[in-house]
Amino acid sequence: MVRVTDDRDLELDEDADQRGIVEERPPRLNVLSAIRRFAPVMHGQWWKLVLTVLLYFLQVGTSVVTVALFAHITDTVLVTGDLSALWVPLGIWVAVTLIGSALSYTAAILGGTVTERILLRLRDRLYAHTQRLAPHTRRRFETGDLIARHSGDVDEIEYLVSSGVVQAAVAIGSAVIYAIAAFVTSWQLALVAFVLAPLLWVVSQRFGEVVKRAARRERASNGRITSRIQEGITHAISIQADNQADKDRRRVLREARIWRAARISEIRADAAFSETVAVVEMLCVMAVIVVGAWQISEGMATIGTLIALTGYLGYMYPQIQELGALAVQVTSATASAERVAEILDAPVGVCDPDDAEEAEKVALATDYVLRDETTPIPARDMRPGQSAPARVEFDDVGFTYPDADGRPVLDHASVTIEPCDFVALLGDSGAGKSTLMWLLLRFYDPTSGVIRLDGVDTTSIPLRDLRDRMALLPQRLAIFHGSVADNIRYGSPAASDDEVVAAATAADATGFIADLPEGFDTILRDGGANLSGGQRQRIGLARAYLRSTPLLILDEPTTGLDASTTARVLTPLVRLARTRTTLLITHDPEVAAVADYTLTVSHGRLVRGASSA
Ligand SMILES: Nc1ncnc2c1ncn2[C@@H]1O[C@H](COP(=O)(O)OP(=O)(O)OP(=O)(O)O)[C@@H](O)[C@H]1O
Repeated sequence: MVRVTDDRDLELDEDADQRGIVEERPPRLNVLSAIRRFAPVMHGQWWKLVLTVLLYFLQVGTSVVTVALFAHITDTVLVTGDLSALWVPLGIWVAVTLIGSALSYTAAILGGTVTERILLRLRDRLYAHTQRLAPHTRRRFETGDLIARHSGDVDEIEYLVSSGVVQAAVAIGSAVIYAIAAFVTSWQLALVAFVLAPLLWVVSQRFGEVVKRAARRERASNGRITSRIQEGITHAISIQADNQADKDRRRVLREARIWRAARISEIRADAAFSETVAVVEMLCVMAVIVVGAWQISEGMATIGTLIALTGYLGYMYPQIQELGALAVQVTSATASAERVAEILDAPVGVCDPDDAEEAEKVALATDYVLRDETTPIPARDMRPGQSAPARVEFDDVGFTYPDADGRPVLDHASVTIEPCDFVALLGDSGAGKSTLMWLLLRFYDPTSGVIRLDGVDTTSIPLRDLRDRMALLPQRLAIFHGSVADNIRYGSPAASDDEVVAAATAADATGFIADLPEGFDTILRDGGANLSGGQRQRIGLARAYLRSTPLLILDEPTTGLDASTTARVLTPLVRLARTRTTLLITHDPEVAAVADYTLTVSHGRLVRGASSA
């Protein structure tokens, strides 16, 4: 029997993935440059972080007092047996402990709130930036990997920009305070304790590098696992139909193994680090006890002094240990920072001019078009408040994709589409039809020439205004989690229920909506998986009808539909096209026949065809 799953394919995939790993080179950052890189999201929060650190310092001060009180009680009460000397220091002890708890509680709340605020900002900025990435830049990242960067990696950055900074400052400050207290108590014993302390720092540096390398591998692998799973879940049916379930599973498993290996390196480094620290710490305490015992026997120190000193060391070592662990954690968080920074550094697509005044001027300049009185549409066909159909001009337009090899997709393309024209856009596969659509929607600007909407260069129209005047019905309509009504009013959130029903009627969608369990209130889940292609497109038409934009762009709206479903989509579509300028991308001559005339994209030019009868 021939085995269908073939390992050669898997090897090819592995090669491709290995290439992916090599290509995936986020900017390398060290801890300081990573903190600097993310400093803008901490704007206005620094003073709160400083206040948090100060509150923790005060709390450390209270524990110094409690240790000193215990030493005092040891020498004045425990050694002498004089109970009367106990009550005053005991009372102070209780009060100081309560103050310390209150300080620590306030610092934790303040620090936590600041951290969450910073993370919220970072999430928001990252998402906004991701959504604005230029389409070709966006394709550099796999969807699952992007999701992983938005979730796990952002969480990790918390260590860098907030909690890590606070904890490090607190650990350093506390260690210094306890060290001073130890020196004041007995400088000779303190010196003994500190001889070995620098070792801790060296150890943490050494392990930090190991952990950072493992964390980089772990984060990248986590992104790839998410991508593989997302791909697998999305295409589960094809995978099973093509008998590729084993291969698919192994692809995920292979990534999971890489992830596991990276995690085990991290766990090993972590465990080795804390054990090494524990040993160094114990050596320090032993040295203090030996020298302290000798000093007591020589009458050079009291038992209280030794107790106070071990108390301070008992507080100080965990701080140094914390500092080391934090160095490791923060170092590993920089691996996440690198991945998030890679997105933030990626160029966004077309943006509005920063100059608000300029935008205002442009907005005013384009205003007149909306009141164009030359509209050829009978008033009865217009929806109340509907804008006049648009005039679209391509004037000697040339365009080359930024990541292409210099070959232009459009070259000296010129055409004028008059208001209310219904145009079918034809052309071979790869001719540039979708590119034309991206240019109109300004996901890119032309490399040369001008595109005008109602006589105004689209590059000078604020993006929001421009896209407000166009509706796009893509090949596969984006259905969002929500009711049918919510989905119809997606582009026009203020539309009333009556308007939604009217739009559905115009799109010939009321029939199947009435058959849904809760009609317009039926919740569409999972991208509307339970809708047929035709139903989905009619929801799209209803959405477009409601938006009443001067320009309607339809990207192969009947792809994959049978003849009768195509007819059910085309009828409302033609009705919709009567009231606005419409550009219909299609490969199907029968669909193209419903348009007024055709435009063919050929060798970068636009060639106008004959009008339909
Ligand atoms: N982001 C991109 N970077 C580089 N080249 C691209 C990019 N997107 C599209 N292209 C290329 O531009 C050309 C035009 O693509 P476009 O998608 O506009 O064609 P199309 O006419 O819509 O094709 P189809 O009918 O198959 O959808 C093709 O050669 C395509 O490979």
